[in-house]
Amino acid sequence: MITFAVLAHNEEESVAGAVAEALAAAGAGDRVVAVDSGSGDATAERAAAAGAEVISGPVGKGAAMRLAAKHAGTPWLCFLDADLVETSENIAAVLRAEALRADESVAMIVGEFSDPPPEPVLGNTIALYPALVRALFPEADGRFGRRPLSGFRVVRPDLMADVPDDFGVEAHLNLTVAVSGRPFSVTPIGMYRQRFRYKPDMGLEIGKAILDLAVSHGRVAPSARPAWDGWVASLAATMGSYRGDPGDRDAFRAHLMAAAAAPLPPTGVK
Ligand SMILES: O=c1ccn([C@@H]2O[C@H](COP(=O)(O)OP(=O)(O)O)[C@@H](O)[C@H]2O)c(=O)[nH]1
Ligand SMILES: O=C(O)[C@@H](COP(=O)(O)O)O[C@H]1O[C@H](CO)[C@@H](O)[C@H](O)[C@H]1O
Repeated sequence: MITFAVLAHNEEESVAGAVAEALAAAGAGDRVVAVDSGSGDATAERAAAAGAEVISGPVGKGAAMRLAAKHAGTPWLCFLDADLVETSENIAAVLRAEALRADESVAMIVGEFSDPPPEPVLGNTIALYPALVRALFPEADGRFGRRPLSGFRVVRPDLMADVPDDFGVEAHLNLTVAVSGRPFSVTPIGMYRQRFRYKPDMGLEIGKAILDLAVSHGRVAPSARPAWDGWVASLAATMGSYRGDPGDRDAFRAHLMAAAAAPLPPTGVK
């Protein structure tokens, strides 16, 4: 069956809603856990009151997800973000149905959500992640849908052993599965309105996860790594320094895409 894991860091306002969706989706033999990821608010209490089994975990999304995997004990593990403001469908139910239909060889199912208007400009999603993946992991390029970094995904728990502690976790999972050749799928999960909290380090963490794998897979030479780190840092800084009108989506998107088109360093690999 499936374990639903709601990942929550300081989500006291919305965690109960995410838990309720998971409980409504759960069937016989399923579990609903909430990982309280180092919250300083009433997240744990609200999750417990909503009916989840609460696991106390560290700050760091990847570390919280790894902890959930240790507790899962089911063939499938479904990660759910806790910052739900509004959804058009029960995301947990949609993902559970897809998991039950999946062949046992399938390693991961990524939930592809749409954003309500005005669609936000997701810098990591449209600029940083695709630029690095296109260059270093062509086997993964464009294969994880329009929201490749989606936190809504079902995985085989064995995939979680070596994920990074931070926001690099989804990029790591995508590339690891693509390189392994294990089957995966992408499924639409409807509209998801999230509560945005800009995190300046997210792009650095995503970039590090991708470059760590590129070096370990011999696609970037260790000697070339500092130049790639510099490329990531420059793009992340540009994304964070946008002083235009974020409400002017086209200008913001053009700004990001121009920055992401900066020449990439040599890989140092023949
Ligand atoms: O150290 C952390 C950071 C984030 N999260 C959770 O991971 C999900 C995605 O984080 P966030 O919403 O901040 O990222 P975004 O979706 O805005 O990119 C949310 O449910 C967070 O509460 C977590 O469990 N531990
Ligand atoms: O909503 C999204 O597409 C991004 C938001 O990041 P950006 O606004 O693209 O910088 O957040 C996703 O990426 C994170 C890192 O992989 C995940 O941890 C989030 O759960 C996911 O929402």
